[in-house]
Amino acid sequence: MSQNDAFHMLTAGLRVRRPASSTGMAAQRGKKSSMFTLDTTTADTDSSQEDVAALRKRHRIHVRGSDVPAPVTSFAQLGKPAAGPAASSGLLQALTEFFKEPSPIQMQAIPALLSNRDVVGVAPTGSGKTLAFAVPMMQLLQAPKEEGFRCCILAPTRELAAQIKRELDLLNTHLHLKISLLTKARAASGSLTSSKKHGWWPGCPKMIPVCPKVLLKLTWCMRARPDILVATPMRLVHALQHKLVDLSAVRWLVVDEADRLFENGFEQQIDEVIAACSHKKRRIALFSATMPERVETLAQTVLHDYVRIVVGAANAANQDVEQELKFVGSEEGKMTAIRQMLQTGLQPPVLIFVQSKSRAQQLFEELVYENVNVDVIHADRTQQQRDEVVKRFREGQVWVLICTDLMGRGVDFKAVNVVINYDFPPNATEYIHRVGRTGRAGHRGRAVTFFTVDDRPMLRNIANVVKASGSEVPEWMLKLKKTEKQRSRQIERAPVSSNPNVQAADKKTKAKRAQKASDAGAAPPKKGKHRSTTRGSTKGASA
Ligand SMILES: Nc1ncnc2c1ncn2[C@@H]1O[C@H](COP(=O)(O)OP(=O)(O)OP(=O)(O)O)[C@@H](O)[C@H]1O
Repeated sequence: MSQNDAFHMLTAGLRVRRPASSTGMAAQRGKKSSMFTLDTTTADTDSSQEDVAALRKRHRIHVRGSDVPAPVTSFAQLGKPAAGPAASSGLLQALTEFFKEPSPIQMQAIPALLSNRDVVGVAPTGSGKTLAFAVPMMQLLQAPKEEGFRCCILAPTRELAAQIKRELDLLNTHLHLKISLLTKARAASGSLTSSKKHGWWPGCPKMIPVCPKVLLKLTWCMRARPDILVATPMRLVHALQHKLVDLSAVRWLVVDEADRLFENGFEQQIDEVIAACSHKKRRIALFSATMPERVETLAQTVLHDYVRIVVGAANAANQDVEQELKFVGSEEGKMTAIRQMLQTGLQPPVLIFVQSKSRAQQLFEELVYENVNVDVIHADRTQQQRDEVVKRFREGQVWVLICTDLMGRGVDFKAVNVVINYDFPPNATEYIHRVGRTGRAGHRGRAVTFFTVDDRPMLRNIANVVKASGSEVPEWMLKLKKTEKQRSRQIERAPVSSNPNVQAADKKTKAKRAQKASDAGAAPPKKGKHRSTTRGSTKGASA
């Protein structure tokens, strides 16, 4: 199956095809149309409600809300702003260069956002939600303006924020909007007040020293007036509290992984950001692959007359991921199972999820000892280390990446072949996001989830998700007793008890080796023991 065909399946029936030469582009230049409207000269204007309904049905698009605009079936249908064709044609040029045709979430979310509506968009992992908000945002912004941030995009982790910025940069090739990524170095209150530290300000043309005089300098830099801000809530709130950022011009606030950001300790920060986006024409868009009812109910308090879009089944795992639940007996059994998988050949890149930072570090030490080409990422690693690890994994220099749920959401490593849940996911939502790191944009993927007797209370939940997405699970798992909500919450928070099979005597040696490997960019000594994931033994490892 070609990649395009697979993406077609993933995106619920959309046929991806190359645009017919330059037809759209050339034809659109010079045409006039009203500002921020869709050019619906094809199916949409003429089509009846039934045609629109049939189109949505074909692509498994479910909508709720008043006056929901019809889906677009091609990027060429994007409108041309009255102010001039430059922005629109520039965006189209970038789109058709890189993406060809919209996925179902893009088909429906783009016109909804372009008609200035609040939107809740729920679609499977890897189905192109970033573009679903990035395209209309850039279309609406048209060209750089000296007004300050007009669009603000929030993401839960720095890695995801950086990835969104990269995707925006791709679309921005011909638009020249000013896009800023707010990072720790730029916004942490500590670095802003300490004379010892240095930092960057987004949009600032040169490095500026961050010292007590920084406010003045930042004010000067703010004159660069970027159009789009991409940030994590924590950094942004710091910057807001230090009055380094002004969000009063923000018309569009996008919250990616919205369900994550509307709970788990982020609520207050989100509230502060929303309050700071005080423009009376402010619109809000929330996107995620999962949207539990309680979160949507909470989110409704900040939404106005919103359009709700769900592609496929809500809160479901990606059907392009072949999923397996593997009984490993006990904690010790996990290490044995990993060894077996390594010996029988695991095609890299592989992502391994564990429950905590300490577990990640311990497993890293174990696998370095096993001579696996492995690295680890978690919140205790420095920003620089995290960037470096992500870069090396993307480039295929690291074949196995151990991570915590830090990497569970949104991060797009295109060719991840296998996701291993070494530790059982805390709940079905995190399971869906974790396994969604594979099987993206038309690629097939595989996910193996280890479970022990201790994981039994949560097994039924996850087994249901696996079954609903088309993979097989034994009947007995589905018949397990339902775990009470309160008990589930307790289990979610409980740490996994023992270390990943680290023998006390070996501990020191393993830690030493791991440190060495880490210092050397995670390159363990060559032993060539395993077929696929050990350094020097797999040909043509891709990433
Ligand atoms: N229309 C398209 N055609 C082909 N590829 C696309 C299209 N839209 C997006 N992609 C690619 O699909 C991949 C997944 O997109 P994206 O990261 O936006 O997924 P997502 O739905 O946000 O996933 P998650 O829920 O995991 O965050 C990216 O590599 C992106 O470049």
